Amino acid sequence: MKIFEGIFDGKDLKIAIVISRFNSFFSERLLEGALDALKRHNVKESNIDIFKTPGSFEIPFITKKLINKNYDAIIALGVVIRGETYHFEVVANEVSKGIAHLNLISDIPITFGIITSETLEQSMDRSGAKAGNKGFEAAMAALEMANLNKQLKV
Ligand SMILES: Nc1c(NC[C@H](O)[C@H](O)[C@H](O)CO)[nH]c(=O)[nH]c1=O
Ligand SMILES: CC(=O)[C@@H](O)COP(=O)(O)O
Repeated sequence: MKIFEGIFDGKDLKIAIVISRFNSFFSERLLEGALDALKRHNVKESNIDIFKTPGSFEIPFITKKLINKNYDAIIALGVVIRGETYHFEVVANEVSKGIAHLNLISDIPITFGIITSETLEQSMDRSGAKAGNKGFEAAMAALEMANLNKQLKV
């Protein structure tokens, strides 16, 4: 029996982060979490590129442009918070669908660090206050998936 698993060493990895400025009070916390995870696992600062979009809706477009640019993984970060209208569903669903679709056609993994929350408090909790940091989690998943993906390439 052989088990394939990705390790969490980022020494030789090149990583792109695509992050939305909307709700930046929270999304910047996700970025801090992601950078913390990457740096703690030996990703060189010079091997991290950060791309900022206006909102989460625009994340798939920029991500699409990056999938053939020599990155080992892409991390998508954003914060969608329910307002008064159906807009929340549209933005949350489209960014999720967009990233899921790109994952299936891409040769590198794209991880999902998008908070989709009902309230400000839920976003606060998930960007480092109480219930972890989705940016940190998405960065850890990117390290694991990038290394697992490399095993499949040999
Ligand atoms: N309401 C949120 C948005 N809305 C903006 C859209 O993502 C988009 O930028 C706009 O419709 C222009 O195309 N974005 C978030 O990331 N989070 C939200 O809660
Ligand atoms: C998810 C969003 O776009 C949100 O800010 C929209 O708020 P609203 O539905 O009140 O326009």
